[in-house]
Amino acid sequence: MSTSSHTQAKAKNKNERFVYQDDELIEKPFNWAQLRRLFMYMKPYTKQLIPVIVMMILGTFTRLGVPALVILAIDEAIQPQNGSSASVPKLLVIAGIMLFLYVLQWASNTYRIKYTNIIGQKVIYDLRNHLFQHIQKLSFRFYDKRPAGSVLVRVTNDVNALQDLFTNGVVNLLMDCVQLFGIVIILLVWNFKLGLAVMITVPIMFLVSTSLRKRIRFAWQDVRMKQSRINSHLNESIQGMKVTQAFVQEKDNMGFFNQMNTVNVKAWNKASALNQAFGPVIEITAAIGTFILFWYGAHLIQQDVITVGLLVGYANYIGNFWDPINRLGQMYSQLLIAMASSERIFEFIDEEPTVGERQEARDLPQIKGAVKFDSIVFEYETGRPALKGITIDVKEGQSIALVGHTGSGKSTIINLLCRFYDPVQGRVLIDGIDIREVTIESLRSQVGIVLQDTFIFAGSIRDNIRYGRLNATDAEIVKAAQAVHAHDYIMSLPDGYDTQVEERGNVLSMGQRQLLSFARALLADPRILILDEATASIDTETELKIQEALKALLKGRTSFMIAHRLSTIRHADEIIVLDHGEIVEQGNHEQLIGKRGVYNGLIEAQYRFL
Ligand SMILES: Nc1ncnc2c1ncn2[C@@H]1O[C@H](COP(=O)(O)OP(=O)(O)OP(=O)(O)O)[C@@H](O)[C@H]1O
Repeated sequence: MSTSSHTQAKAKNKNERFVYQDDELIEKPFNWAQLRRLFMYMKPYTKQLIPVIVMMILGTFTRLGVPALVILAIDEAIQPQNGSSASVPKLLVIAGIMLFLYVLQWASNTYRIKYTNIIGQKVIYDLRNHLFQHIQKLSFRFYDKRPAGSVLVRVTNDVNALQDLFTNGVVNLLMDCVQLFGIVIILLVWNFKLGLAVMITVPIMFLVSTSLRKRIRFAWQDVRMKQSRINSHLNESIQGMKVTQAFVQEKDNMGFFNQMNTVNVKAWNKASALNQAFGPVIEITAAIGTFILFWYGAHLIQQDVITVGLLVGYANYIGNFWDPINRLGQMYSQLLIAMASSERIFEFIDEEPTVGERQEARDLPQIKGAVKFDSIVFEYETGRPALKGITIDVKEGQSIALVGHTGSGKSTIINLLCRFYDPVQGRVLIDGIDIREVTIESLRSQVGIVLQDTFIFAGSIRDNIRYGRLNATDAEIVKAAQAVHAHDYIMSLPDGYDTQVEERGNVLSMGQRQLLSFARALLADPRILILDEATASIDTETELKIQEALKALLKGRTSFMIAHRLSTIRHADEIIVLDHGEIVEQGNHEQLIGKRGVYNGLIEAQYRFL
């Protein structure tokens, strides 16, 4: 399986369904600059890191000291080199020191592990917060290009992938390096030839383990990729479950899922088999090393070059050798994965919002409600204009209806008014002020919007209405709900205003969700109100009921209404008819009917349809 980034996973099936982008990319060459940038997140914790590093050094030295004491015990206490008999008091002293070293080692390790975990978690917390804070500022253009899932993966999986690195990876890496370095020095200094002989297997083992690790790494990446495809498919299937069931596609869907699942199991088995091969490789090399040590060591003892104690000490050191080597290999794999994740995180962090705020931006004063679209040209994609020179002059308190065929540019006009995008040419003015000159917060907080797809957050109905104005009292919430005729149905729910609703508001009907968003907008009490397709999914009876509420809602405000049901906009002060990004007609209902043009055509088409 190729690990090249963002490869398209080609589903080999007749109609190329379920082709998912492999976002799970996986490792990148080592990059110092990026690693440095990543470690900058540790900078605020430098002070806390110092004792951790001291503990790490202490732990390593106490570990290295134990085999030296073993040598001493054998050569000085059990079988003294000067020919005297074994000395129990000496042995007890050495054993006492050894015990002390073990206690020290235990204490320093406990401290180190505890605090590296704490620091690591803090770093991850900061990184995740930074990333989330940043992506909240990014403009619609950014989200247009990316499915929500891929943004989610970066905030969760990619940040999690760095967790190991920060919690113990870095400190372990340092510790292993110091330990290895210490052992090599000791082995070579005490007896150069024996030291060299026992380490002869190290490069061989390093080579074998590196190549095996690489294969294991790739195999696990393959598993992750397969699992990510299953996740994408699951996500799509669950979201589209109603369509699947309505079109009786369950069998077909199961076939695809089964195929993906089988491939995943195979990949897992392969990775797991490779993993299991790793242990024996280490054990065999360790055994060969030990064999060389005893074979050559015995030879040196016979020649009186080394003592028995030294041989045992060497055996001890060599036993401590394989673990760090093994861990360094693992650490390297971890680093490569971290490189890929951090690259993806930094790609988002480096993304600048396309709708920026000028440095000298001031707060928009209390809006009166006059709006002017001044010769607006806008395109989502270069060369494909969505608006081609739109000029609309709206007076304070006027109600404007935007109509036109699908894709004619109605929502785009609204998007520009809220500054979700900036026009390519022209200006949007509120009370004569170019909205690019004011802070985004002061603009959006004064423009209320009821979107086509009402978003319901997980929480109570009351909280969902309160989203319009966080400091609203319970009484104000009820009043707003009553005004838009949402109160009665809310009271009929099991827990009234405290009824818990889930993300996307599944327990509520479309109409109920819209009424809720009306209440939310009313509570916010904005001077400019936008209703995007607000009544599209409300049945005729409910529609009549809320016509009155709408009147109350719109009273005294400048409003922009996009409605496919033309009956709802009949009373608008001005109806603007769009076609392919241009205004083709403008006037009130009677005037436009009189023209017998596009608007009249739309009305006739709707009645014919009904
Ligand atoms: N995020 C986007 N990226 C690229 N093109 C877009 C995007 N949103 C809209 N468009 C294109 O811009 C044009 C105007 O779209 P817009 O959503 O304003 O139309 P609309 O009149 O509101 O349509 P509808 O009534 O279906 O909601 C369309 O051609 C559409 O394909």
